[in-house]
Amino acid sequence: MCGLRDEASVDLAVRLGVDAVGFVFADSVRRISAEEAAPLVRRVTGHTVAVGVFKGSPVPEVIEIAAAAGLGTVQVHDLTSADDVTRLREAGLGVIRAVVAGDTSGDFGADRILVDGATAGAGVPWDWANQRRPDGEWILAGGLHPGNVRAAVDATGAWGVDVSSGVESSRGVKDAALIEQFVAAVRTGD
Ligand SMILES: O=C(O)c1ccccc1N[C@@H]1O[C@H](COP(=O)(O)O)[C@@H](O)[C@H]1O
Repeated sequence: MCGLRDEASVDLAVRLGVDAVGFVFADSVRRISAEEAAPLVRRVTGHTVAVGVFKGSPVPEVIEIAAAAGLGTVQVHDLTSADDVTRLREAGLGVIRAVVAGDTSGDFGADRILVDGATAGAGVPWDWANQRRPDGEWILAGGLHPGNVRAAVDATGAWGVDVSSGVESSRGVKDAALIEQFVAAVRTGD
């Protein structure tokens, strides 16, 4: 569940037991500062993991922001080498490598790979059924919403899913009912 910026949405996601909540530090309507994120990150408890989402930040900046916000895991959309992943790991961070659908360069040694559409956070689906997909446990993202997520998982066999736009009432504004519907849809058939 990505792009959270308010206490109520964080608390709801944690209560629902989602695996991860994402805080966006990339150029986005959902962007927050490390100072704004830190108190939200402290509300993330139990099984749920807080993830910092980055695009356009050099590795040292990712490490600095993650430390300032109190994050132990980062999702990075523009890692260019396995060396980048090594540097993040050496800083003690879990790493999710986000790639655009069709990219076959692999995970670079990251903990997980996330496959997204061409424009991250735009709410636009990619051709899940026909594009080449990674082997192993991977995360599907891009244009998911309560009405399509179950079919997308069934069509792709994705291990996990990530959503931002599809649980918003307007751009950047999370909607509690949509969050609940999304989680329920994912769990249908589990
Ligand atoms: O959510 C954003 O604004 C964002 C900005 C920059 C990089 C990643 C971002 N979010 C990630 O984008 C995908 C898909 O989002 P959507 O559901 O299609 O809106 C997801 O992995 C988010 O974590």
